[in-house]
Parts: sequence; structure tokens; C-alpha cells
Amino acid sequence: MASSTHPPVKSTPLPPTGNSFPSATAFLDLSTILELLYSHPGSVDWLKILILGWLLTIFHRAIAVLYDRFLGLFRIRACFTEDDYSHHWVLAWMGEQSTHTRMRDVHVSTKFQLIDQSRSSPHPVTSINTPKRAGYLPSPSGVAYIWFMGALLSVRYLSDRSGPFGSKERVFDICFYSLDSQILDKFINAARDTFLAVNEGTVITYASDLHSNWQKVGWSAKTLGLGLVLPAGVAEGLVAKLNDFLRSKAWYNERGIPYRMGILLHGPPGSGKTSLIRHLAAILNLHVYTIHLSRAGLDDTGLAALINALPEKCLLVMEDIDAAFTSPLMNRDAAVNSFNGFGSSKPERSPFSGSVTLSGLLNALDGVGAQEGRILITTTNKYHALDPALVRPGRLDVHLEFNHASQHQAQEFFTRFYLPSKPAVTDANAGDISSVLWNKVNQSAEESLRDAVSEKTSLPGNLDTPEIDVQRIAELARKFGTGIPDRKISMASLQGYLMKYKVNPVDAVRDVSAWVAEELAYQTTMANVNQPQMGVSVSSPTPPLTPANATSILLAVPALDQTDLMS
Ligand SMILES: Nc1ncnc2c1ncn2[C@@H]1O[C@H](COP(=O)(O)OP(=O)(O)OP(=O)(O)O)[C@@H](O)[C@H]1O
Repeated sequence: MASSTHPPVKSTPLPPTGNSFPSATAFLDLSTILELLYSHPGSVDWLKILILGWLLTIFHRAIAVLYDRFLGLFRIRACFTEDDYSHHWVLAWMGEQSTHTRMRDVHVSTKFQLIDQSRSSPHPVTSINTPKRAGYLPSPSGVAYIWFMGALLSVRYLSDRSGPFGSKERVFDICFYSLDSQILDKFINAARDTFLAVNEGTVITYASDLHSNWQKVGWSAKTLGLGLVLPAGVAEGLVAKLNDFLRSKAWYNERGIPYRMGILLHGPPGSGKTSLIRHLAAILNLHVYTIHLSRAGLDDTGLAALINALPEKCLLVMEDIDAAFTSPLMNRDAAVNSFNGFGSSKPERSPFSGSVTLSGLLNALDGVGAQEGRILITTTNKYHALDPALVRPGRLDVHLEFNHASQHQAQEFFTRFYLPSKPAVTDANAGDISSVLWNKVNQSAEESLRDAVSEKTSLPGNLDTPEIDVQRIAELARKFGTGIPDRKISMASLQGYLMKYKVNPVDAVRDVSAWVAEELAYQTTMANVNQPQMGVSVSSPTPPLTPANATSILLAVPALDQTDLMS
């Protein structure tokens, strides 16, 4: 019987499958590697260093996270960017701190405004005539450490390259180290209070930057228009109306009337429109926001953004509004005519002008985002070129016409011009004649003089003028007034003339007739130069306002008598 024993089966290893665990070979490889490593003592050291480094990194990260969590218990970080009002508050606050900190790495700035130095410092470093002073800010690479209400502040002043075209935006990056969770609120309130204190007695002017943000561009001491000479009741009437407006928010809201006011000042150059705006800002305690509609780069969107970002109560000023749009007219009819072939095929636009359109302006002024409580003041030298849609009540409610100087204005201007400067009131001179006069500036110059004459007979000189006899000034002023033809010469020209006789009123009166003749001859020459040439067609602007319409608008100022206006 044949043996049934099979030859021994030769075992062959199975081929590795795709989803199997690491094969024995892999372990073998790893163990081989380890064996290899152990067989070389130097490589073991390297391995230990590697593991140690890895552990250290983990440890370092853990510490950083814990440290951050720990700091988070009492650290608050806040950024104040340049496009926000709070930036101005912090700047004012820093201005007050900079002299008390020991910064070593500083950025010197004259952006700081003069606070009433005599109030805070025994040794004022600036005078009232120098409204800027140098202060210190941390340099971009530096940090200032300042104590505030028991908290330590680290302040950085950085240039953030976040603006379009790589433009820089200034940022205050402040860390507050304190257990007081309200410290940020307290700081913001303190910064705002400092800002208000610093700006007390000043009018701040803001203008738009290239990115349609409001930037503080200047400030001036609040001077009531001592030199401003308008027909009786005009400035007072306007102030009364605006004061009433500022108090009437609830009244407007109850009736669903948009709480806004628009004023149009129109008249020839140099008649006092801008001066009246300054006077209103000072009296009403409002800051001025100016928009130049023809500024390069300003378009409808930017304009809307600017108007939407206005604070609640402010003066929004748009000067020379007629020059903002297509040159030379903005009257809609004129623009249509020019498109219809009566003029050039396209409205002309300077390559440097902005691209604000009339409809863009109208939308921005009364769109949903338009700020409540703002007072818009526009000025123009070309009243009849303005589009009726712009000047209608609801947009520009009050129209005030300015004109060249009347004889009465010339007389009054002369009197005020030669009044003495405000004297410093001391115990010694309290109640003397010049301070008496100064306190009466709200009266007319003539009334002030009359009162002064009844009290004393001479005024201390203005600058280098010898002592001036008050009665003599009144007499000279009358003569000067009669020497000026009614409504022919601008107030600005009068001022220019008197500036030549700053300390010599007698000569000013003596030479006035010759100067007037020269001035009128110059005006005639200029009028001839500007006359249209024969054969050149000029489209005459269609007057958008009928006399009746204009009258009713003018009468919107209740306290003003129309006969008082300067027309
Ligand atoms: N009614 C006025 N009373 C006193 N000063 C005046 C008056 N009008 C003009 N002036 C003087 O003339 C100068 C120019 O005045 P202002 O800028 O107010 O004129 P304006 O009407 O705004 O001129 P423009 O239309 O050219 O802007 C100022 O320095 C101001 O002192």
C-alpha cells in the first residue's frame, strides 16, 4: 500500500493587503532603525535634544496661553482710530499728560490745542495769541506708560497702513491694566471731558479728508464778530431763529418734520458771509464742518458718508455752492440747454474738480441717513444760478442777501476799527473807559461811543495811535461814512483801505474821496474786461426764483425786517 503521506507544504508568506495593520516588516524596520540609533551613541543624544525641544515648545505655548488668560483678568485693550471722534478726545487727553510722563522715545506734535494755560500752570508757556503748543506722543516704536485712576496704561501711537492706496491711519492702541472693569468707560469720559475743556472758548473746524472722514483742521478762539457790521437786527434775528431751532427738536419730531435747517447767504464777494458764519459758530457754540463740493475725489457716495457722519448739532458749511457743479451754471435749465446743443455738448468739468452731482447733493441733504439737528449754511455769489430744487424751503429755508457797504455801515465800521484793543482787566484799571467800551460791544459802536463820551472823554490809543478823543472819532466816522457812496464798495475793500491807515484815522478821512474815485474807476475797468465780446453767445441763466417766491422765503426769518436786509 502506497504511503499517503504528503510532502511537507512549504509555507510562503501572504502578500500584504492594502488595509492591513503595519506589517511586521514595518515594525521590524522601526526596530531596526532604533537598533541602528542605539548602536550609535551620538544619534541617541540628538534624539533626546529633539524631544526636549518639542516638550519645551509645548511648555512655552502653554505658559503663553496661561499668561494671556491671566492678563485677561485685568487687562483691557482698546484702539482709537483716526476716523473716529474718540481719537480727538484721546489726543486732547494725551496733550494734557505728555508733560507729566517720562517718555524717552517721542513724537513731537503741535496738534495739541492750548488749554487755558493760566488755569493749570503757574508758568504759562504759551500766550493766548499762540493757540498751538508742542506736546509729546509716543513714537511709532515707543510706548508711554501713564497712570490713570489707579490703572497703568501702556499707550502706543501707531501708523496703521489700512487706508486705500496704502495711506496711513493713526491709531492709539491702549492697554489698561486694572481690576476695575469700568476703567475703559472712565477713561473715555475723562478724555471727552478733557477735549471739551481744551476746546472751551474755541470753534473747531473740521474738513473731509480723501477718504471722506472728518478731520480736525483747525480751531480759532471764539471771537464774537466785534468787527462784523451788518444792518440792525440781521445777525440778532438769525441767532434768535437758530437758537429757537436748536431747542425745538421735540416740536419737529412730534409733527414729523425733518429736524434740519438750511440757510443761504448770497451776495457779492467780501460782504461778510463768511464772517457771519464765524460769528454764528461762536455765539451758538457749534463746531464747523466744511465741505468743498468741488474737492478732487469727492463723489456722491463720499458726500453722503460725510453728511451721515455729522454729529447731532453742528454747522455744516458749503461755501461757493454755485462753483461746485458743472461750470459755470448749476441751474438745471441751463444745464439742460447746454446738453440740447445751446451750449457745449457736455458740461465742462475741470480734471481736478470733484464729481458730486446735484441729485447726489440733494439726496445726501435729505436722505434717510442725513443727520438730525444740523444747520446747513451755504454761500454763493450767483444766487440766480442756483437750481430751484436746491434752494426750496425745506432745504434752504432762510435766504439772506448781502450787499456792498451802506454809508451807515461804513461809519460804524470806521468807529469799530479805531476802538482800542481789549485791555487786560486789573484791579488798577477795572472800570476804566476801555473795559467799559469792551463790555458794550454788543451794542452798536455808535451807542458805545455815546456812552463812553458821557463817562470820560478820551480812550487809550490803539497800537501806536496817540490818545484818541472819542468825540473826534465819532466826528471822523460820520465824515468817513458820507465819503463812501452807498452800496458801491465792499466791506472787504473798506477794511483794506483802513488797514493802510491803521493808526491814523484823520488821514483815512482826508484821503477817502481820492480812494473812492480810484476804486470806482477800477470797478468800471473790470466790468468792461468781463463784458461778453460781440458775436459770442452767452446763455442767460433762467432766474429760478420768482420775486414772490424769494420774498416768502426771506420772510421765513421771523425776527428780521426785510427792510433791514442788506439789499
Ligand atoms: N459786514 C462786514 N462787517 C465787517 N467786516 C466785514 C464785513 N464784510 C466783510 N468784512 C471783512 O472783509 C473780509 C472778507 O469778508 P468775508 O470773507 O466774510 O466775505 P464773504 O462775503 O464771505 O466773501 P466771499 O464771497 O469772497 O467768500 C473779512 O476780513 C471781514 O473782516
